[in-house]
Amino acid sequence: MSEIILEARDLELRFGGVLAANGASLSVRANERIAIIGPNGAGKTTFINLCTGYLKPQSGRVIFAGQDVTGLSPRTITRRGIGRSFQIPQLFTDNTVMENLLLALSAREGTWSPFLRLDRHPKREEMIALLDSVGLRDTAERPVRELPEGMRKLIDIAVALALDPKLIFMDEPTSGVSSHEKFQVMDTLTRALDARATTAIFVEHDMDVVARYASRVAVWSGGRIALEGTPDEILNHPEVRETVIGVGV
Ligand SMILES: Nc1ncnc2c1ncn2[C@@H]1O[C@H](COP(=O)(O)OP(=O)(O)OP(=O)(O)O)[C@@H](O)[C@H]1O
Repeated sequence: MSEIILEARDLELRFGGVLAANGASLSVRANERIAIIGPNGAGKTTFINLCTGYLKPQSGRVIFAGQDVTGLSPRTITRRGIGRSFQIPQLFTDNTVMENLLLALSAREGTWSPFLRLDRHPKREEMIALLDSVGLRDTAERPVRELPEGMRKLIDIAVALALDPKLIFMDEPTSGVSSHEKFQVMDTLTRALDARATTAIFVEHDMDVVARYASRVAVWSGGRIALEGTPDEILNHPEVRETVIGVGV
């Protein structure tokens, strides 16, 4: 069995009267594909924010690759090897796709300056190959604002992959992707993750996507995992079918 790459232990975070993380714990092995599912407000995004440094837990620990990364800044955590994409893509919409990738790289490497010549950046070819691997080669020179929502989500993921993470959190990678394109997008994405041996944890509301692409499913409820298991076990669980998927038993 592969080693544990991420361990979240008993994370707690309260917003006023709301316990958005209420003893949230999860162990992740290298190369797993974990889907996080659960109703709105269950604390799925909060969990991602706690593991990636966007929020600091009031108690609990996050251990990544054997090191305690609890409460470190998002930038430091990114450098340690945890990437993320967002529910709403965080891109510079007036810049081209290539510029977004190169700006992210330069920021990570600490090489950004107002005089940076993105058109002569030494990593352009590498970024073209990355875009190719997620099926977006043709978008390289297009401004992000011209692209549809589904494509922006993929670009946001490509930006995270450009920083070469060992593990990536993806918040709803297929929302905004049309239903007839979602499998194609996920196939491409999975191939890119496999090729880089990137472990992935993704929040997903589409159960067809969960069934097809997750190796394990964690059901979130009230700020913690209520249930976990294989897609088959979870998607056929009577309580999950009723409360999360919304189909009676
Ligand atoms: N910055 C914040 N300030 C106050 N309350 C917050 C904040 N962020 C989240 N919450 C609350 O914490 C709880 C968990 O929110 P979170 O966004 O993590 O849920 P979620 O499972 O990701 O929901 P969704 O599926 O709708 O994205 C909710 O009750 C939410 O209103």
